[in-house]
Amino acid sequence: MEKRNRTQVFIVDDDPITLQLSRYRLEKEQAYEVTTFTNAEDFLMRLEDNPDIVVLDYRLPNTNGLEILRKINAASEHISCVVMSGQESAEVVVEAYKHGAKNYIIKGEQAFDELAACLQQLNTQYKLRRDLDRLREQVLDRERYWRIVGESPATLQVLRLIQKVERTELLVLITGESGTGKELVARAIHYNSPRKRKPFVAINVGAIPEDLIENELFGHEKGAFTGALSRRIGKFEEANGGTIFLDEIGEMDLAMQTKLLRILQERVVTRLGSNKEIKLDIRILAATNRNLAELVRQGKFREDLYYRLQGFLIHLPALRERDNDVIMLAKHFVKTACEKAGIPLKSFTPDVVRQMMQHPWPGNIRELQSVVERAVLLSDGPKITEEDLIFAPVV
Ligand SMILES: Nc1ncnc2c1ncn2[C@@H]1O[C@H](COP(=O)(O)OP(=O)(O)OP(=O)(O)O)[C@@H](O)[C@H]1O
Repeated sequence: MEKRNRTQVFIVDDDPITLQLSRYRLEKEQAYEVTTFTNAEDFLMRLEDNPDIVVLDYRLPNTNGLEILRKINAASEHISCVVMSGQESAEVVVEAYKHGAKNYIIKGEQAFDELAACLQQLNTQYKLRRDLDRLREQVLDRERYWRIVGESPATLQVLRLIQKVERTELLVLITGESGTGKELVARAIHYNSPRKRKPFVAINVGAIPEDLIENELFGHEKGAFTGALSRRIGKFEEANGGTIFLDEIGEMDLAMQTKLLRILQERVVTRLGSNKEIKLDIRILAATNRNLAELVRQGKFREDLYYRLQGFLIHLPALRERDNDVIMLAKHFVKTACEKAGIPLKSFTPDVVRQMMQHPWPGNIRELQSVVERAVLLSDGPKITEEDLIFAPVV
């Protein structure tokens, strides 16, 4: 059995024989990882290792069981304590239970078997709790991602990845063809993260001319260049405390990639015309529809930046790989288009549904959205028919 699967048990007793016998009895079960301590000081130093169970002698030099129970409770509510002692006064037993002891075992011939039975019971509870935690992690809280429409296995897998990474500070690289919802996913990560009340700043680095990009990202001081009439903060500073989303990162030129790498490593930014470094507390998300590995091979993308961006990958499947999501999304876009136009809800004829399922959707969800919006406008009656469905010629 692997160590991490075993229940961690700490035993504290000033009597080495009791420690040895307890350890011997418990290790027979192979379910426990046992650590022993002969004094309270050494034990308390290791309390932050978060054992699952502590077996405690009531009478210890310089302290007593109640004192230690208090300290354990203050450190964590998840540690179970079992008191094992020769002390038999009813008052002491009651006090121990009041301080959260799960059991009180009186030292004697039967004590080690009693201890084993008691721990077995606690261990079953732990296993159940661990299984429950694991299940909770796997269950998808679908409501939190209500903007992302779709129920196909491919979409649910993406949502599971978002759920795994949203609370971390990891750099996430979102890949996928154009129009697959990369920005939507970046927003879902930010708005479900602890940074949700801070800014989300999206910037399409591929759409900004090379000579303007530094100014756009880093900002400038007054007089930094001709025409810099006042100070302007850049996107990185604007996103400080929150999240920056660097879209089309594969389009960034090499000089800018070097600067970005420095920001990723040092978390500081300098405005143009200034030598003062500004500290950044920022989460970085990036996206691309290009094959970055191929760009590295062609010498167009820095290899070190490429590896830096591999922190956590989320690949968005093309719409044609999302089964029935096509129709779900189409209905969603019909509904929003009709609401926007203030007209009664329209629906598709069966032929339209068939055609939509057969179309390869090279422009993905963006293409579907515009085809549906146009069809809503073109259709005269309550039904959207084949004549209303106009696909853009495939490029
Ligand atoms: N699963 C989805 N549910 C609802 N709307 C979606 C979904 N995926 C994408 N969209 C919508 O489709 C459009 C395109 O999405 P988005 O801009 O996020 O794609 P992208 O992959 O970032 O595109 P590009 O590669 O061109 O930057 C947006 O209007 C977005 O709201």
